[in-house]
Formats: sequence, C-alpha cells, structure tokens
Amino acid sequence: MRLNELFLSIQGETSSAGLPTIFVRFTGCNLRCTYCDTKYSYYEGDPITPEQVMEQIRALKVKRVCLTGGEPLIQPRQETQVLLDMLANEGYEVSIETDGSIDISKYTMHENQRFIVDMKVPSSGMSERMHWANLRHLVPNRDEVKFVVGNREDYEWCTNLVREYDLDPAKGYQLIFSPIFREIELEQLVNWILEDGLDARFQVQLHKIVWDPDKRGV
Ligand SMILES: Nc1nc2[nH]cc(C(=O)O)c2c(=O)[nH]1
Ligand code: SF4
Ligand SMILES: [Mg+2]
Repeated sequence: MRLNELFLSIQGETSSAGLPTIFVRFTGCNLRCTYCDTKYSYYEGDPITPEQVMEQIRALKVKRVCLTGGEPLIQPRQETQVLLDMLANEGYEVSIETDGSIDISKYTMHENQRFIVDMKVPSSGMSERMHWANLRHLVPNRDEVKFVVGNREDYEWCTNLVREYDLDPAKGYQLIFSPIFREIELEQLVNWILEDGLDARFQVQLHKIVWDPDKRGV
C-alpha cells in the first residue's frame, strides 16, 4: 500500500462529525472529480505495510479511524483486508470513505466498521463511473451514502437514485447531502431537502470551517 498522510483531527463529515478521528490517507485515485480538494493525494506517498500503518495509529491515543484518499479501495485488497482485521482486533471504530466506483462487497467488514459511499453527481464529471451495485450492498443502519451536490440537476439526480434504489431512511439508509464547496448556496440545498421532506442529513465539511480550507493534514 502507499500512504499519503496520517494525522489526527476531528471527523469533518458523516454522522461522526466532530469526533476525534485518525485519518489514513492513501495515495492515488481512479477518478478525477471537477471539484477535487485532495489532488495532492494522487501521486505523493510512500510504500507502507498494514503493520506499519497500525504502528502509526497506535501512537495516537484515539480509537476511531477513517480510511480515505484519494480512493482507499484501490490499494491491494488483501492488504486493506489485513488492515481492517487488525483494526477490528484492536478495538478501533472504522469508516471507509469510498468514491462509489469500486465494489464494496469484496471486503469483510467487522463490527464497528462501515462504508461512506460517495455517489458522484453529474457535475463531478464522474457519475458514469459509479459501481451501481454498491447501492444494493449497503447495510442499513451501518453504511452511509454521501451526495455532494453542486446544482439542481445534481440534486434531482440524487433524489432519483434514492427513489430508484429505495434508499428509504425509514429502513435505515443514512443519506448525507453536502454542498460542493463554494459552488452552491447552503440555504438553497437546505430548502430543497426540506421542500421534499427528505430525511437526509445536511452537512458542511467542519474541517473547512475550523481550518484554512486549503490546509493539508487536518
Ligand atoms: N477533518 C477531516 N475530516 C474528513 N472527513 C473526510 C475527509 C476526507 O478527506 O476524506 C476528511 C478530512 O480530510 N479531514
Ligand atoms: S474521488 Fe475524491 S480524491 Fe478522487 S478525484 Fe474525486 S474528490 Fe478527488
Ligand atoms: Mg477531504
């Protein structure tokens, strides 16, 4: 595997927002979203073993880990699985931030491990790349689906998917709607959600408010 950066911060997204979390950012991404905020992760990074990742994690006194990138699931699957197994054995809570293009069903997830599946909207330029079957493999009350929205067309694309795949919050599907940073009025997106009576979580990235939005390692 290749590691871009590993740092302690607060989780800026998901239902764990605000909670202390260790971020493991792997090198490389198979997508190129128009709005990407982590281009530095595409190529920078050094080879590392799962055991060495664990050593860096153990040195930080927090039991919550977020695997991200880039796209974390383009690392060799066996090594990622070894890392997931070790994290579970040592009592870590784990979230995997994945870009929606990779089959999530190939991994054995343990207790307190979940996927955050980012479904890439049309204005990302990457919606054709989605691995649609992932929407059938989501585990209710565990995994979360994230929609990062830039305009009304994106929003309707998302609500169509929610209908088509019956991602009903009443059945435990956890939906997150976030604005593309500085692309859409926050109030606009909130109003659409409320007008539709959609039981989704509206969310802005906390780390872009607490720190300079371009700062790395936070
Ligand atoms: N604080 C903080 N929270 C995050 N949640 C998801 C992140 C990501 O880059 O995937 C991220 C990040 O980079 N920083
Ligand atoms: S999936 Fe994430 S890291 Fe990859 S290009 Fe899109 S925003 Fe950037
Ligand atoms: Mg990020």
